[in-house]
Amino acid sequence: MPIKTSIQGFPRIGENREWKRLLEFYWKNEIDGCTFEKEMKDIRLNLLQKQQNAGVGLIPTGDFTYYDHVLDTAYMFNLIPSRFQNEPFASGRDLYFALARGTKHAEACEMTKWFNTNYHYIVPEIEDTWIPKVLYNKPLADYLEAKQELGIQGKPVLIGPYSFLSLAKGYDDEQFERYLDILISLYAKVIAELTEAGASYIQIDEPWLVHSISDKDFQLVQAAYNKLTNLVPDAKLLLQTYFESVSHYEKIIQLPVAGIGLDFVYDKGKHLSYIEQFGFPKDKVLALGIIDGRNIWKTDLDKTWELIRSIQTKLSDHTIWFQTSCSLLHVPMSLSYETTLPKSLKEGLAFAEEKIEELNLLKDHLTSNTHTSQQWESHQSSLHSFKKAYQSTDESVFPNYKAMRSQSFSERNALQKEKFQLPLLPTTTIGSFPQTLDMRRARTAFRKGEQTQEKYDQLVKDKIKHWIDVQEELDLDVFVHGEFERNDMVEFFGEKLNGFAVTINGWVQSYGSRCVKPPIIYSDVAFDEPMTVKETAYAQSLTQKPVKGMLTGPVTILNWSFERTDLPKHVVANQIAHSLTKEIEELEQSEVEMIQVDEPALREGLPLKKEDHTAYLDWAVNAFRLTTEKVKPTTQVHTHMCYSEFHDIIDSINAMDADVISIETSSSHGELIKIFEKHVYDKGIGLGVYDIHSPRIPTVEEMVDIIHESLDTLPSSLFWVNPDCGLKTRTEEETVSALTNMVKAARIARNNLTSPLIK
Ligand SMILES: CN1c2c(nc(N)[nH]c2=O)NC[C@@H]1CNc1ccc(C(=O)N[C@@H](CCC(=O)N[C@@H](CCC(=O)N[C@@H](CCC(=O)O)C(=O)O)C(=O)O)C(=O)O)cc1
Ligand SMILES: N[C@@H](CCS)C(=O)O
Ligand SMILES: [Zn+2]
Repeated sequence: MPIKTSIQGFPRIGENREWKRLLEFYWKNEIDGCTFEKEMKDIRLNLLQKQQNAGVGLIPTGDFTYYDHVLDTAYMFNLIPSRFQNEPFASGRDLYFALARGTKHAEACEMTKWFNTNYHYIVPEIEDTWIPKVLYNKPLADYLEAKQELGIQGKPVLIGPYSFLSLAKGYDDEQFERYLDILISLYAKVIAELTEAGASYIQIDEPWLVHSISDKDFQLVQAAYNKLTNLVPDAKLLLQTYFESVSHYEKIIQLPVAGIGLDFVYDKGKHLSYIEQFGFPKDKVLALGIIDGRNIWKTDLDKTWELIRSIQTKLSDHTIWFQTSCSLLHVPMSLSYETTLPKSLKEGLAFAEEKIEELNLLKDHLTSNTHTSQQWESHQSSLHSFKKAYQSTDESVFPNYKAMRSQSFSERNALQKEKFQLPLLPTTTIGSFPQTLDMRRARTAFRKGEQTQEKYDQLVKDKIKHWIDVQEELDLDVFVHGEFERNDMVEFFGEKLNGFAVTINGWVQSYGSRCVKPPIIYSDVAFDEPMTVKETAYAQSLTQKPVKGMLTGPVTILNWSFERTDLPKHVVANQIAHSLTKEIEELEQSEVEMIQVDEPALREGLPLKKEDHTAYLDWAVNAFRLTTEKVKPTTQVHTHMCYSEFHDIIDSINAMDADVISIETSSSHGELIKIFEKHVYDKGIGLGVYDIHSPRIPTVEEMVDIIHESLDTLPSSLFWVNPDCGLKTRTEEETVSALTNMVKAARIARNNLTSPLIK
């Protein structure tokens, strides 16, 4: 059987983010549903055609979405929370978007991290009233479209039942088995229709299987797949895993499926040793994930070839395919736009299109079987010159030691109370204010040389001044400058620090229509010149209220960049930490007295296997502490986290030793509060009182309730009132209305606490 190449998914945002623009036009009612559908179809077909032209052997279909593939699956199975059911929607499409974005009356569904990536999925909600049915077989429609329009015999991609249910919420552990059983029947229907329509291999993503899974839980997986394959005996299911090695390898390979996809890039060498130990059944396809699907480095083909040979030695008669380690959703589309990167750096990179070429090179090499092609040689030689140019490090320059602030929290807290004289339940925001079109356009013009530095700086100053006035008007207690000078909270620092490169068009989807351009860490990171002082000091000069200096922390900068793989993560995190320490010194010298070091990606970086948690948390927390340890005791250190499950890391959050943390909770509030019933958190804390992702304006009453609920568990003397994340995606009108209500809610709660009647 000839070798096949495949990928698990392709970037969906289009070559120039046309997907994003189309979505946003539609949401603003600037185009109608018909135009939207037509143009989305063009984008979808164009993406498929690209893969076809690039020579992908087995092209994924159905990975394309209007928002998120997990939401697609929830919608397909009629998992529509009841709060949306009484609202009139003009179309199913509008209902679908309402689940993700909320409406005036219904809160959006929760959004959270997709495993350890910076992609966010919409959390499916299972309610007791759920009527299980297949509303619309989207994988079938996508499969048929690719076949009919482009003659592509696609590989339909579905998120698998076990992972889908594990990613959902709204049920107890005891109900898991019952819901899994229900889901299996629904999946069987979808798969049966696909098979009937001629689908051959069907990719069933089960990334949850790379977590640490108990024997008992694994039995549920076995039962589910036995049942599924009994219901659809003719379907050729490819069980696809990624991001780590699988748990229970020896049992997974016995599941009744036609093929299994394993990640050989992020498995720490485990899959090869499992193959050596347990072999692999001859009657199944083994899809080797050998090209890194989530980082942007060129593959060392010689090294990968060695791995392939080692596998082949063990599995000489098997059907083996070459794949990326995961969907290419996490990398930008094409290097061809990157005209400003130094050639020597570009030589070390591969984006989605270039990764497909690498798969082709490996396939051709296997077929030619002996000598390496000219293309192979030139690929390797450019990779080696890249490595020679950039990758050497003297680790002693970035010492790693256990960092500790010189005074305890209670000592610092007493000093800071005295100094800042804040009211009970102080109000603040998380950092960014609306990044409006004029600001973004001005930055783009400035970058292209069409706008002078002077004019650009003036616009930033005008924005800061305006929003300082707004904050005075709102009567917030602690201000921010608004982050107008930043394109993004990570890319901005990537532009300023040594060791980073930024791209022109290296966009990847973060959530919904929102994209980011992760900077590339290609060499040692070092401080160059002050990055945030000018804007922060200017903002502080305009007000008597404290203005928080705003930095992104070392772990988040690392996790949201394309990172070096030639060094351990903690070494790079420490390099960033040492650079930020210098920035903090500069801020303190400019009399900035509160400094927020955001770490929203700290939880996201938590390894997927439990056995690796402690080592990660140790270095991640320490990198934060290295950043902040030299801060004066009177300078208040804030941090902020969002989009994550926090219950398993609350002790580490405490160990970061920040004076105040703001933590996102608004979309799953009750769940977070429960954590504090069990764990002591004894420092300043603000639980986000409203969800900034939704255009919906929160009412005063609902925020008062959230504050009261929080104060049942957390001490009022340490409690802060804030939104759950930055406000850059909101309009000015939405921001002012929501914050007006938030300040009112804080006042009511404050009065309730201090009123002698209530006492
Ligand atoms: C807090 N979050 C972040 C994450 N990761 C990050 N790296 N950064 C984050 O802030 N992960 C978790 C969450 C995810 N949240 C968000 C929220 C918002 C965005 C977002 O708004 N992204 C923007 C792009 C931001 C940006 O880089 N803008 C640039 C370029 C502006 C631009 O597009 N210019 C146009 C011209 C103007 C126009 O017509 O709009 C052009 O060049 O063509 C800038 O401001 O300079 C987005 O648009 O998606 C992301 C993650
Ligand atoms: N300071 C950042 C944090 C986002 S997680 C902001 O406000 O956008
Ligand atoms: Zn945030």
